[in-house]
Amino acid sequence: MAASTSQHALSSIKFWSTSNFSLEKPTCHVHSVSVGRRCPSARSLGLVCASNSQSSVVEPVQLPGSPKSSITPKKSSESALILIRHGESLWNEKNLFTGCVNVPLTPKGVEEAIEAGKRICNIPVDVIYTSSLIRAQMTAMLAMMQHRRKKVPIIVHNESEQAHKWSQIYSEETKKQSIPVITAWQLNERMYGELQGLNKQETADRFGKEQVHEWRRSYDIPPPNGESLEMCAERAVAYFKDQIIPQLAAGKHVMIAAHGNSLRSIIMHLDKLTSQEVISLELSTGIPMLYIFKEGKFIRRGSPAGPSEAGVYAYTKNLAQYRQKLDGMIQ
Ligand SMILES: O=C(O)[C@@H](CO)OP(=O)(O)O
Repeated sequence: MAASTSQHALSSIKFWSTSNFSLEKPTCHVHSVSVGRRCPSARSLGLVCASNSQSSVVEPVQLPGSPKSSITPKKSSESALILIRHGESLWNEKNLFTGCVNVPLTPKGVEEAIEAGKRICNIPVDVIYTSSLIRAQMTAMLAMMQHRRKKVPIIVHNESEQAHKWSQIYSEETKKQSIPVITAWQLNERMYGELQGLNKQETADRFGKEQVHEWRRSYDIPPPNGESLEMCAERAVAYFKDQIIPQLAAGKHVMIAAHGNSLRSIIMHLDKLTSQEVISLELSTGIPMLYIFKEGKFIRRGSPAGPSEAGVYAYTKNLAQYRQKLDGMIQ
């Protein structure tokens, strides 16, 4: 599989605009993820109120990796990290193993993405990461169409020098009204090898339920000629650490639209799940999950259930202020 966006190319991308917020004390909120033995308590999923500085637009910064990177970790900043598994795809609907096959969303998947966007429409987003697969990209775009800030998500094309040059934006004001969307094959779904395109039920009938469950949910047993979750985690988590954490550390609010297994491996890393615990982690399509990144740690904040849900805006004072600002802009 070829990398659609090299890390070298990414290092030259410039970003614009951000906002910060903070958190203090927990209240309650429910998470959308189900994980077997290690289901977090309502307390640990608590939402928070806080006091801190206003959202602000900042000068463009460079992505990490660049020798002249201007990303400097902000000691006291808190950033939002939204994870969304793509909406239902045409092969989810047909119950086919999909992996890295590039199939689009169904109308239901489109609806799920729109619904996900409504849930996060008041949460700041400065940069979006998606896999190189259309179902994740559609989900990111459709979700952002619902955002009240109305910035334009723009896919960054750095696959060649010409693509980079031909997609330049020459207005600082237009850049400010844009959100870069970075596509990375490392966030792709786990490559399902020779199961890709097979019907899940028929495969279970043929090879046995246990065997298929082992291929689908064990940590380190790959399907025939495919990737195990461990192999998928190796590239997805490495990308997350190298490319995404520096953005969060710089105070950027990040959304990742990706896949069941690439997100399971990232959640495994964020929530420090063991390889035993991750096998019972299941993610629903089109459900956004929020984490707060603070002082180098990730705090799980569950899934915003709706845009006007009071608890969502109690995550942090700055988040509430961001929403107020949006209210003011929209009136
Ligand atoms: O087919 C796939 O690519 C994945 C996600 O839909 O399936 P599974 O549920 O087995 O991880």
